Amino acid sequence: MKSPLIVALDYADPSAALDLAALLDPSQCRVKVGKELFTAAGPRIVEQLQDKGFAVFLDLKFHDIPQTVAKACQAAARLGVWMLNVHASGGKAMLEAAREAVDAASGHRPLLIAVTVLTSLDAPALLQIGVADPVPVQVQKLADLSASAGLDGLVCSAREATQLKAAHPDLCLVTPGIRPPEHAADDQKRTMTPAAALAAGADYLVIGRPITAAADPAQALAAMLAACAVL
Ligand SMILES: O=c1ccn([C@@H]2O[C@H](COP(=O)(O)O)[C@@H](O)[C@H]2O)c(=O)[nH]1
Repeated sequence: MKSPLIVALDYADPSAALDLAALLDPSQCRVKVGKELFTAAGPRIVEQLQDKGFAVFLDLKFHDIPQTVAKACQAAARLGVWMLNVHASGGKAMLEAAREAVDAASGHRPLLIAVTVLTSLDAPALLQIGVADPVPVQVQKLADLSASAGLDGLVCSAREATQLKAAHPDLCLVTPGIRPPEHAADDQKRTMTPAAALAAGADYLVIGRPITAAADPAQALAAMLAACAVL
């Protein structure tokens, strides 16, 4: 599939997620199941979306001791998802344990990516949690750590895409915080438009509210694809 779009199905009600998915074409986007939907609906929603032909990014951002994360990654890999993720700030041993667990999973091998710095965080917010480095520096440190543990890609803001592509050209860059020019930032701090994100080096754009909260989600997706000029 050429499309770089991943639609975030952030719903507490599985039927709402399936209703939105019914408006989407699996050949034009992938879908993301995050903490809200997975906690409400469990693995069944992943199966239902896959049965409809969607590649699923399971965005549970595991962050725990290595053994626990490894077992969680193994369970996620068994669901047959296209991609899953962990927090890079869990440390190198945790990242390596996740890598080994996914590699050891039988059959399908999902992409394993690591979250660097959440797109909802800016420099003052980082300082509140004890990180004095500028955002791009902290993102780079966590990206380097993830690369050294053999991960397949990174979650970052598109604002860091150019620097990360230059440093790690083989890693895929998955960028939330995507906003069309006319759309509010909401709780996102490091945003970029779809076209600018791709131009900066992002491989995949994660888009939630600009599509799910649109009056016409299918039309909003079509507008995003047109903005990306991928069809
Ligand atoms: O750094 C991150 C990591 C994950 N997300 C997730 O992406 C979507 C974004 O939704 P919008 O409605 O487009 O803001 C959401 O599911 C987050 O959990 C992120 O935003 N930033």
